[in-house]
Amino acid sequence: MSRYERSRNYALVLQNVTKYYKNFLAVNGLCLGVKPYECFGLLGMNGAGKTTTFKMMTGDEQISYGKVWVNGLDIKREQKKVQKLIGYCPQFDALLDDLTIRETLKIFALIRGVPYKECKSLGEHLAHEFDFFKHMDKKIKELSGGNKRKLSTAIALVGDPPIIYLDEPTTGMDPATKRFLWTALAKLRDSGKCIILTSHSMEECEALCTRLAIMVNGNFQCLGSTQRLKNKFATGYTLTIKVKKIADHVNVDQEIKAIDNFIQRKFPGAQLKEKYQELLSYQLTNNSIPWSKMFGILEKGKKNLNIEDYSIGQCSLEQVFLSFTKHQQ
Ligand SMILES: Nc1ncnc2c1ncn2[C@@H]1O[C@H](COP(=O)(O)OP(=O)(O)OP(=O)(O)O)[C@@H](O)[C@H]1O
Repeated sequence: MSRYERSRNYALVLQNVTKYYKNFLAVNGLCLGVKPYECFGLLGMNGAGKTTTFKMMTGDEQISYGKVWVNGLDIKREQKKVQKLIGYCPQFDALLDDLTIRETLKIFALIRGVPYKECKSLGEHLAHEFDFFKHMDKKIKELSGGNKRKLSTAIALVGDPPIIYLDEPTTGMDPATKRFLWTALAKLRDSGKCIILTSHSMEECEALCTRLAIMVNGNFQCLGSTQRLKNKFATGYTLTIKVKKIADHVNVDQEIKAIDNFIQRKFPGAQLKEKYQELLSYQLTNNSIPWSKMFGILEKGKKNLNIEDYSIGQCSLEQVFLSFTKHQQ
């Protein structure tokens, strides 16, 4: 691919990016292209190599082999120019405890070359966008963990960079704040920014990512849209059965056994994944049975057995993730 094409089509290109810490291979030959209007998710268990990959994409960590281009610029050769194009929210908040939010935003704005007279309005704009305006004059040490993450995410946007790296931005946020941040990030993505995100939340990746990759031991195990990964790797369906409350004198285990026998007979290959109190969760591996037939079978089961209720759904991204990451060392 020519430099012209790289810069024209892709905001970020990784070519065979590899990292050794002494003899330890932390990241192994990653290849990736991400365009504007995309939010790309990097998923993986602890130690998979996500932060190391981020650090190589910012130029903070030397790349052992391979290349990274940002808007067509080689990160090794033109690091200063590249860093101007990137906004970075690190995994751990890099904030100074005794400064207020207002002062923090102003300092970052000045560092990023925002004209002095525009710093105040930019800070206030970001504080409104990320919903921490009422804390503007509080010191960092007085903020909750969630508000610090919101501030760190806002700092990544100072100077309007076209490429934004977010390393676990919603860690420590309550569900409502998380959703607020997702809405703000989706708006950014749709305004043309290229966002690269790491997260341990499948829900977050489903909400935000146009594509994602699952990383195991420094390698990409799979890459694609959430729907594509689910279609390709999440075989079959999940079936959850709620067993009816049974009178004390009846043997519950026998009733559950009868339900299990019925499921095994009707859905050969069904795997009982979880048994928790009155809930049974199965993975149905045969995805050639039509939905109508599955519902027909289960309605019959409901009439004849102690089934209170049931639900069938497509396998989740979490199951895809777990199936890949079980080999992480
Ligand atoms: N400076 C370093 N020196 C030696 N080994 C390192 C260094 N930094 C990271 N590693 C190792 O490289 C591997 C990848 O670490 P990395 O922090 O990139 O993982 P991660 O996917 O970001 O994990 P987490 O989800 O916990 O943040 C780990 O085995 C880690 O111990």
